Amino acid sequence: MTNLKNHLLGRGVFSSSHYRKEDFLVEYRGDIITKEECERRRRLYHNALEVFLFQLLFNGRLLWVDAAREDGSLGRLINDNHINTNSKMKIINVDRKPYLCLFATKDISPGQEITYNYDVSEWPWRNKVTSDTEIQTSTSLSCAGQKTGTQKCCSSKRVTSDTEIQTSTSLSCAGDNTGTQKVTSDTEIQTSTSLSCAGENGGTQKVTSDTEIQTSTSLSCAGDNTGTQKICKLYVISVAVSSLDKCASCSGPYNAFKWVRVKCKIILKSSENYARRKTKTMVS
Ligand SMILES: C[S@@+](CC[C@H](N)C(=O)[O-])C[C@H]1O[C@@H](n2cnc3c(N)ncnc32)[C@H](O)[C@@H]1O
Repeated sequence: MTNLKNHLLGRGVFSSSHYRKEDFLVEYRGDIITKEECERRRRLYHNALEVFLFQLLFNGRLLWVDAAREDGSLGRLINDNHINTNSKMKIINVDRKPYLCLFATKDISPGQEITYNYDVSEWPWRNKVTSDTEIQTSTSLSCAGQKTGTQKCCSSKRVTSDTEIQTSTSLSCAGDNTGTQKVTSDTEIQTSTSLSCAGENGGTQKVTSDTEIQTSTSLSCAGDNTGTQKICKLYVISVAVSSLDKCASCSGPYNAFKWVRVKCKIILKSSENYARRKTKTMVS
């Protein structure tokens, strides 16, 4: 097993089993928010969190999936690769609600890092020289970065088209599990989805809002706190041990965001500041 240690990449998600091309890998899970709410959060967020605001066009409407919260899900930890990627994000329509799901674009072997193209071409790290990249080998299947010791991701999908899954969909994913979720929005989206998830079980989650998005989610998760260790299909390699909240010069809410051994100043100046206002855009 290879543990890629890169001072700039931070954590990354790796496969621990075989995936075939077009297999469902993981959901990019977060709050579905409107433009107004997105702007509000941008003002509140530390710059380093803005990269988690994933923009998508769904039924002619601009929405964002905000995965800034450290919720134990894996989708939010998948790194960008615009040259040689092995997966692709798609918008899956379940009961008129968008889900960002990652599918393999080629066969993936155990130990390979899962990456996809963030799409916007100007991400700062794409111009960076990788001289400080460090490669280490490791034999452990580390699930670091997860709140729970248990992690299980089963892969199954029923896709009727590239961007659509009709009702009665079973998505196996890594992510948290929220019950009722409130977001700022002027529409109501209802979902009845069966998600098999790895990660924490969030119960009810509320965000400042004037409308409600209801998610009736059937949970089949291994994200408990039993400490039971299971082999993960996807797992996280974490080289990020320092946290921004340890940096005296940082301010703002950052959700115990973990970073590599990169000083946040470097991140802010050379990377995240540059990435500000840049969001990944998906069109359904
Ligand atoms: C959605 S997060 C991915 C998970 C992140 N590596 C972590 O540890 O939390 C995106 C952040 O990861 C880093 N990142 C993602 N892809 C990268 C790449 N190809 N090169 C360098 N950094 C990358 C950037 O700092 C970016 O802001």
